Amino acid sequence: MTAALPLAVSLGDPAGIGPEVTAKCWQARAEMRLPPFVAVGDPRSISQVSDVPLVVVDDPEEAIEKFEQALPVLAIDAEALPPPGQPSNEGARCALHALELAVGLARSGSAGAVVTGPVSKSHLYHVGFTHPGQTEFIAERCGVASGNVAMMLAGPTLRCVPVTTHIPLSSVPSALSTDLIAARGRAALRGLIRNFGIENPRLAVSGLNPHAGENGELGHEDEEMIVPAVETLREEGWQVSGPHPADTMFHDAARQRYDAALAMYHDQALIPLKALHFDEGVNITLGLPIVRTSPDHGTAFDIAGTNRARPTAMGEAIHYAVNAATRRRDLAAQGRTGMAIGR
Ligand SMILES: NC(=O)C1=CN([C@@H]2O[C@H](COP(=O)(O)OP(=O)(O)OC[C@H]3O[C@@H](n4cnc5c(N)ncnc54)[C@H](O)[C@@H]3O)[C@@H](O)[C@H]2O)C=CC1
Ligand SMILES: NCC(=O)COP(=O)(O)O
Repeated sequence: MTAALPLAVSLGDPAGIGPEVTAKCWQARAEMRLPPFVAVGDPRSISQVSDVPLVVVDDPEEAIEKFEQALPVLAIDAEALPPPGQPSNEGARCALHALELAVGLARSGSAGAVVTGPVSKSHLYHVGFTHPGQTEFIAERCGVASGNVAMMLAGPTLRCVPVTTHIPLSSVPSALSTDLIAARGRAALRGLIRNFGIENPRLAVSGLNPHAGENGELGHEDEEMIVPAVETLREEGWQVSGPHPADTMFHDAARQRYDAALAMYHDQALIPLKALHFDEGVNITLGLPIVRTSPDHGTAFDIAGTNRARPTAMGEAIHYAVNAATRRRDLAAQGRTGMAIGR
């Protein structure tokens, strides 16, 4: 990213809280120390929940000069704008168009990074979205196999990566494999170097079953799949521990022993993160050629339009995105990728 590039912030579902938290971030841009960004979505979805001044722009570059006066928007008009809190298929299509455009801007170098607002997965599925989530969609658009990216949820005292993401719990054991666990672990470790500047990252890997299988008495996946994945990563030279019983790896003292936790499924990773850091949690897609972040929360349809949405996680997502993009730019200027040789 060059310093002059704005970030692209897709508004997410127009009936959710994405428009409100984006507008609140713009309003608090000085105190939150936010860099220039351009909102991508239906400007009416902002106007129906906020009175911030808007300026429709045709190109992200215009956002830089106009950002101080008004919130710049690259406009995508929903066929029928849903009211706050009332999701619809039209709203989901608008969210998808905004996501597509924002990702395209980052891929083409017109935006420094993409920050995605929350979408409703079920509504996206209803309009033909075939990816489990935005993570896998963006990976595909960037030409990266979904197994080689990782969804990291990061807060001030915890970073977590689930190996499986948005699939039914009953499908988790069959979706896991030694190769997938090792691939996600690698993506997490590389991301810790590249995006966080941690030179020798430590990864703690969870078990799947209670007590990490209790020596095979409570399930076999821990010994048969997770232990070999940990060994593979260690043989590659990474600092990896586990499998750890998931219930004892997130308390204060345990969290001092690693830089990121690799969990086997969505809730195993996201429950501790959101319990500790709901208001500042950031979702980061590791392994992409572009920087993509998102607030950790969802569409919050229950409070949309009531002015109760807290913008802090969106603010953190914007901060994280600009910091990661700047770090990548600096590494590139030094002819480095941020990845250790051979890894
Ligand atoms: N990055 C994304 O696109 C994400 C999308 N989702 C989607 O969001 C939808 C709703 O998911 P839920 O599980 O209900 O989670 P949610 O995060 O939308 O809401 C959970 C609770 O937290 C509150 N909340 C969330 N964000 C808040 C904020 N910034 N300020 C104040 N209160 C806030 C809500 O009002 C609700 O009571 C689902 O359809 C899911 O697919 C969920 C997580 C991330
Ligand atoms: N629970 C996290 C989440 O839903 C974010 O998923 P994604 O849409 O960013 O892949």
